[in-house]
Amino acid sequence: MRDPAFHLTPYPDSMDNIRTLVILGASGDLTARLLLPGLGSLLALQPEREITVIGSAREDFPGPLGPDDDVRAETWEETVAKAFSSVDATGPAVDHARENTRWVSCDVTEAADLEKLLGGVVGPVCLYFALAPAITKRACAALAELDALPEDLYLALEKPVGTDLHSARALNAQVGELVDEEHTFRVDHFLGMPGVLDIVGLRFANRLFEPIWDRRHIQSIEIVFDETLALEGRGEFYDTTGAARDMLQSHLLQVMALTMMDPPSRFDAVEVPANTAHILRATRLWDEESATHAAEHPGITPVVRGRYTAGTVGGQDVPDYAAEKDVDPQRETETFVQAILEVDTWRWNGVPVTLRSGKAIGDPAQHIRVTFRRPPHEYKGWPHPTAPNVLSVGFEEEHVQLDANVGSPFDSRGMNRLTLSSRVPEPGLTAYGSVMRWILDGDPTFTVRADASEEGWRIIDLIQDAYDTCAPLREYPAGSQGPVVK
Ligand SMILES: O=P(O)(O)OC[C@H]1O[C@@H](O)[C@H](O)[C@@H](O)[C@@H]1O
Repeated sequence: MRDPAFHLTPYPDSMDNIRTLVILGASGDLTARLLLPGLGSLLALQPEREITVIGSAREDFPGPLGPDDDVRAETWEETVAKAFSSVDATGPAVDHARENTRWVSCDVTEAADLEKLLGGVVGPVCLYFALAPAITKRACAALAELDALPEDLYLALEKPVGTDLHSARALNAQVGELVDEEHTFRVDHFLGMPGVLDIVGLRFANRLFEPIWDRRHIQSIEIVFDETLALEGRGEFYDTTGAARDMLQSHLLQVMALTMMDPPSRFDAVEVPANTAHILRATRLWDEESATHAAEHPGITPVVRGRYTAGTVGGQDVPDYAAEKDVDPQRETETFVQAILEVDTWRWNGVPVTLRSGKAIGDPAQHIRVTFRRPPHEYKGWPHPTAPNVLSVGFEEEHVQLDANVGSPFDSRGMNRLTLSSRVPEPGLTAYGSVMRWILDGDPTFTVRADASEEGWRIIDLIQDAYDTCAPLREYPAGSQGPVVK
């Protein structure tokens, strides 16, 4: 069981604690739906934290913020209050943040506007870019024009960092001109998901798993995040992105790296990112033509992609993807992708790792599943081969399950299957709450280092190259389990 006091530990008394959080693009959906509730969930657990939040977006922003700055300020204060109460956040830190928040209209692509925004802010300060990659790039260029940057400046970048390897490299170089890597957070909220953090606890706080966490004992790994959600009005973004870039590029590859990394010598922002980057560097597409692979794991199709057609999910009609708003059907954007990868190291060589994510899936699985090899010796006279042990951890549901064999091996019906299963208590922090905690502590241990974000794009390129050669777009009805592959 999780120690319930865990999340109540006071934040470290360090000079790195952020005093001012500036959210750029604060009128958008991400801020109201995820960032502010995440912040609220954190502040409710850390009553001593004092933080000033500045919301900022362009003056001509057409959204709900209203025509003049007074209206914008008022709407912003209401947005903050509503987001905090959506997670029942109360207490002195929540009150302090509400009372001290303010709104500054600013075009982040204009140096003069940024000067106005940042003048007089109290450091350490973090600029959170809740913006599309192209605007983030222009905002970084504008920041570089300023005579001086605030002292103790941190930058937090939402995914996607760039739109391909080339643009990610360019953006990382630009960010590197402004602040050190230790002052950069490439946010991936999947690293804050309770189930993902449970993998860290399971692996490194127990004697049981780590000695068998390698190719000699593990048969395969599956990291799956299917969703019932379809496009949800995000056609413009999604149609030029697709499932591989949206879900595998950072999220599932990062989770894979954390699940498979060598044990770090310290849990800090030097060791953890070094070990996860090591895994990503060694990752390649599964080679189904290798003789050893074909013998041990026959019939693997390394890449499968699909796109949903009209159907029903949870009783709701979902239109054909091609008929969704802001979508160009000729683009062949995939809403489902499955890629089998291999991490080519001594520890992992020959173990197939399945990453999968699909939209409009009827019965969605969301888990990290490790299937162990069978026992090394089959006994004569035992009527059935023993089933493998399986460890499964739910992403958001916080469900940890271990399947084992028990009972009499001589029973003609086969052995009994014992399922050790537990629901881990609610942690109190949302995934974005953990992200906020790391940012406000100035601790980038669980963010994506520049080289890791670039390796992610390299791997996506491998997957997308396979689209053209051996993974035709398959259709699947919304509400099904995705394309059927023979
Ligand atoms: O379940 P969560 O936390 O919303 O995460 C899943 C989402 O993660 C986002 O990063 C993707 O852009 C979405 O397409 C996806 O639905």
